[in-house]
Order: sequence, then structure tokens, then C-alpha cells
Amino acid sequence: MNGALDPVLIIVVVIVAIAVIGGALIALVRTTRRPRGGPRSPYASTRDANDPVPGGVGTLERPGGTAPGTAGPDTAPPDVETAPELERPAPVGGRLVRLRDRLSRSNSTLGRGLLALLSRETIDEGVWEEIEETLLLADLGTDPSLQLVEALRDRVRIEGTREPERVKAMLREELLRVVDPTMDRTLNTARHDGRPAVVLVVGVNGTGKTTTVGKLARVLVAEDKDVLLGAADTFRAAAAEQLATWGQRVGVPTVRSDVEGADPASVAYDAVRAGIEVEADVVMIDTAGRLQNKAGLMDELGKVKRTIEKQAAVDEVLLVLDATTGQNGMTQAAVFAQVVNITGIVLTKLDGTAKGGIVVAIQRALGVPVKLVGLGEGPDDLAPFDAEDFVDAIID
Ligand SMILES: Nc1nc2c(ncn2[C@@H]2O[C@H](COP(=O)(O)OP(=O)(O)OP(=O)(O)O)[C@@H](O)[C@H]2O)c(=O)[nH]1
Repeated sequence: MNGALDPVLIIVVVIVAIAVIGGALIALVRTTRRPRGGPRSPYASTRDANDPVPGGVGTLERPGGTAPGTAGPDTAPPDVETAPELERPAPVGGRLVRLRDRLSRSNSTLGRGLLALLSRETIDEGVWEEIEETLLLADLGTDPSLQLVEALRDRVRIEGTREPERVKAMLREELLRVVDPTMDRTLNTARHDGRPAVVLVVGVNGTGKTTTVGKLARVLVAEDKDVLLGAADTFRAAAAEQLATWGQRVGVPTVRSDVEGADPASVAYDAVRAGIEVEADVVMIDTAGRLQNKAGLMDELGKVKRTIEKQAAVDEVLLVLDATTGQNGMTQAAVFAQVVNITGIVLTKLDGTAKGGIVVAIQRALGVPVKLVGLGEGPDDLAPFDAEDFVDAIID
């Protein structure tokens, strides 16, 4: 009987031995990483031996997927894609100033309309009502509009001047007060405790979320940071593809699943794990947002965040809102705020709306600053928000 089993036993032993030696070799190769403090943007130059070759189609297989919390050093690395020809993103400094034309054009009614009203020979009750209406039409919100009208009324009464430069300075000061230049709009994207900063990007589909993650990756690359993207919007396969393409253009790898409908928390976990392994500065996770099923969204987002936190702190939760949606955006914001602790707002499509006042309304509603604004479909049409530049663009 033993004589019949021996060949089988030998084959099993040989297979196990090959698997063990193969695993050990992969683990050895993966430890040959760029040392901290080495050259920046290392993804195109310092590759693991089993990374996809530039321009190639090969991506790493992830056998059976990786369950959250079960991934260890021996598990296969997630799929990582990069591309050879890199674009150079536009410098970040002063972007809002460069893009101010778009803001001025779309919000001319607010700025110039207010200036015209305030410059009238006599400002009677009807004019104050028009001013309030202009503010409300720009989506500034009821309370900030009333506050602004009151402040302007007081100043006009006390100063009693209608001199254009003086009126403009007054309007500038009062608008700035409601936009609030004192809010901390810093993006927390610095490595800490030996780990990458983790940025979770949430928002309803169609608000420009994936586009924003792509644009923000460019902002960070322009700031000389090593970035890694996680495509946790697994609901739509094209979303992961779209994200990977954004990353490829600037040499930023994307962790994604090939399986449509894969567990988003699992992809987020893999992305953060990969970010820790390659010693990235920032891992940015794109998520899905389908408000049709509010309870499901809450569960999913909550799980994504908890799963990430098994490995690293979530440093930023950015809520992406479409500025053209007005009150709808406010409702969305309220829903997301119940699920995750939002640390900053990205207001997209400000180039296509006269409702720039939404900046004020949304900040008031959430008590969270607008940190970035989208001002076009171009890859570098995302700007860090600056209260003074914003107000200047509106009233000039
Ligand atoms: N004009 C303008 N268009 C923008 C801006 N940001 C995004 N878009 C456009 O908005 C559309 C939707 O953007 P997506 O990034 O696909 O939206 P999404 O919310 O990620 O949707 P999913 O990929 O399904 O999750 C695209 O056509 C973008 O080019 C912006 O600041 N201004």
C-alpha cells in the first residue's frame, strides 16, 4: 500500500517546496525598496522586480483577493499600474489667481451687481432688499446674507460715503469676513509616525470626485510628494480605469481591483498597505457615493474608514460637492457628515455657476473649510482655496 502512495507523496512535497521557495524569493525582492530620503518620484525608476514594466500591460495578480485585516507580509501585493511618459503638472502657488477670470466671469452678477447697488446715489429700503436678493441668488445662505446686509448698512450709515473705491473696499472687507480667512485650510498630506498621510475622498457620483482625486494627485506631485491612489469606487469599473489614467499621466500608481463590485474596504486596505510598503507620502482613496441607498452608503463608507484605520490614521476626509447643485449639495453634505468626520470641502464646477456664495453657506452648515475649488475640466484646474483671492476675483 505504501509503495502505491509514495509517488503521490513525492509530488506533493515537491509542489510545496516550490511554493515555499517562490514565496521566499518574492518577499526578498520586495524588500529592495527606495530608502527614505532617496530620490523623489521613485515609481518610474525604482521598481520592484515584479512591478509592471513601463508601457506594458502586465499587472500583478492578487490570488483570491485580500480580506481586510488578514493581509500579512506574505500575501501577494495588490495590482499597481504606472506609465512611462510623465506630464509635468502646473505649479500650485497662485493657481486661484491664475484662474480668477473664470470665477469673475461666472460671478460677475454677485460682485459687480453689489458694487453697482452700493454705489447708487441713495440707498433706500428697496436697494437693501435688492442687495439681499443678490446675495441669496448667489447661494450665500439666509443668515450670512442678512449678516452681510446688516454690516454694510451700518458702515454706509456711519461712513456716509459713496465714493467708488471706498465702497469697493468696504464690500471687500465685509465679504471677506463672511468667507472667513481665519479658517485653517491646510491639507494634511505629510507623512507622520513612519506612515503615509491618508486622504479619503467622498461625495456623490457626478460631482467630479474621481476627476478631483486625479487633479489633486497632480497638485501633490507638483509639490514633490510621492502619491499612491486607491480606487475604492468599485461600483463602476470605468471609475477605477479613469482614476488609473489620471495617475499614469503623472507617474502615480493606482491600486485597484479587477473585479467589478469588489469590496471597497478591501481595495482601500490594499492601497494603504501598498502605500506603507513603498513609503509613499500620501495615499488618496476614491470612494463611491450613491445616495439612493443612504443606509448602504453609511455602512460602506464607515467600513472603508474603519478598515483603513487598522493600518494608518485617516488624516483628511474631503467631501466633493458640485457648486452648481445649490441646495442639493447642502443636503448631500449633511448626509455625508453623519457618516464620516469631514475635514475639508472641495467645491467643483465653480467655473460654471453664478452661485459662488455656496462657499460661505457650506462652510457655515458644516463648520468645515472649503480647501480646494474646481474651476474647469483641465487637469490643472483645481486650486487651493484662498479667501482673499476668492473675494478679489468676485468683486474685480
Ligand atoms: N467645468 C467643470 N467640470 C468639472 C469640474 N470638476 C469635474 N468636472 C467634470 O464633471 C464630470 C464628472 O466628473 P467625475 O470625476 O467623473 O465625477 P465623479 O463624481 O467622480 O463620478 P464617478 O466617476 O462616477 O464616481 C466630468 O465631465 C468632469 O470633467 C470643474 O471644476 N469644472
